Amino acid sequence: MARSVFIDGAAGTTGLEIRQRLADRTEFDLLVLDDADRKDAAKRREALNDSDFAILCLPDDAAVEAVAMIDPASKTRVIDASSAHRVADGWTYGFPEIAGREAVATARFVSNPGCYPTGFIGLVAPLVRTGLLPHDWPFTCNAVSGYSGGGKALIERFEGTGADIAFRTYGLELSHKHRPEMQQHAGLEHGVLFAPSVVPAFRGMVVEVPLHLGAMATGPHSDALREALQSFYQGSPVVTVASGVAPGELLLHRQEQPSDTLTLHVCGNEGGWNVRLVAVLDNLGKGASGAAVQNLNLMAGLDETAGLRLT
Ligand SMILES: NC(=O)C1=CN([C@@H]2O[C@H](COP(=O)(O)OP(=O)(O)OC[C@H]3O[C@@H](n4cnc5c(N)ncnc54)[C@H](OP(=O)(O)O)[C@@H]3O)[C@@H](O)[C@H]2O)C=CC1
Ligand SMILES: CC(=O)N[C@@H](CCC(=O)OP(=O)(O)O)C(=O)O
Repeated sequence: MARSVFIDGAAGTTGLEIRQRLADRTEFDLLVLDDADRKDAAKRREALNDSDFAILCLPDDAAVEAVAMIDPASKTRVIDASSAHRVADGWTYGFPEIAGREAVATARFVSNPGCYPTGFIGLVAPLVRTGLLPHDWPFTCNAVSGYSGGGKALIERFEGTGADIAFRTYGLELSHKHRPEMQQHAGLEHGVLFAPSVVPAFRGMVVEVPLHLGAMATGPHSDALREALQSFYQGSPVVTVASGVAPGELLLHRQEQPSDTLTLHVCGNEGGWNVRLVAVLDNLGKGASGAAVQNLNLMAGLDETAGLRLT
């Protein structure tokens, strides 16, 4: 029998992409509220409690409100795309490759990772776990995102009348909301120095961690990092670790095709002492909607790749 899935926030950027990925899926009955009802608290409460799965594609405060509407005795299992519950007790971090597929499959409350943290944690967590990178290293993360990462409001700033932004760096107060999950789920002692930015491309992102390996007591070579990542993600249908041949360049195009993949590069210098760890992903794919569908598949006991865009 098909399981019911309510998307709360289905008219937003992430919600629309989840709808597209689930549109042809016979395993699920999709429930969305029409425009007149989508912010009606009573209608939302009813849908939230009547569904097998609720996927929250809302701002943080509305996501917290939605969770409070769910009767603890109801059967509803939740996937929250917002940043409200990513380091909260009682929530499983919805990054199956890192948190474990079984943990996600059996959880009632799953919090989707942020888009930037997906790149950062995907690169760093396995290397800290193996001890190749020290957990108490002062990590830096530089990142560039497409503007859909900021939802409808940022899309309007980049596409609306008179839009002329060529580059936007932000997070200059050094307290971006992604820092807690980056630190916790990568297993780090210290907060990450995080420098995010946005370019006039709709979707896609490049997340980079530069490292002076030669300055570390562990002294790993860049090849060792690549081999460790290749071994960690071996067999993953979603995450690919590129070979040691450095790409001449990595590009973001203004209009990329949607993708639910995560590609990791380890680019080292001649001696292997300097390295740029680079993650390439779609903020709306593995960074949001693709991750939500992957988690939904696991929670429903299905093939984790069903409905994903992996080409
Ligand atoms: N965009 C991305 O790349 C990523 C987004 N996320 C997270 O996913 C969540 C959704 O983001 P995104 O889709 O980009 O944001 P959008 O602003 O594009 O969409 C949010 C949607 O939520 C609706 N909404 C707001 N308040 C309520 C409410 N009280 N009840 C019902 N609906 C409400 C909005 O309505 P209205 O249309 O009227 O404004 C809008 O349709 C956010 O928490 C975001 O941080 C996570 C990873 C990546
Ligand atoms: C470009 C841009 O604005 N990006 C968003 C993050 C997008 C994302 O991962 O969403 P969450 O807010 O749910 O974490 C930002 O920096 O706030």
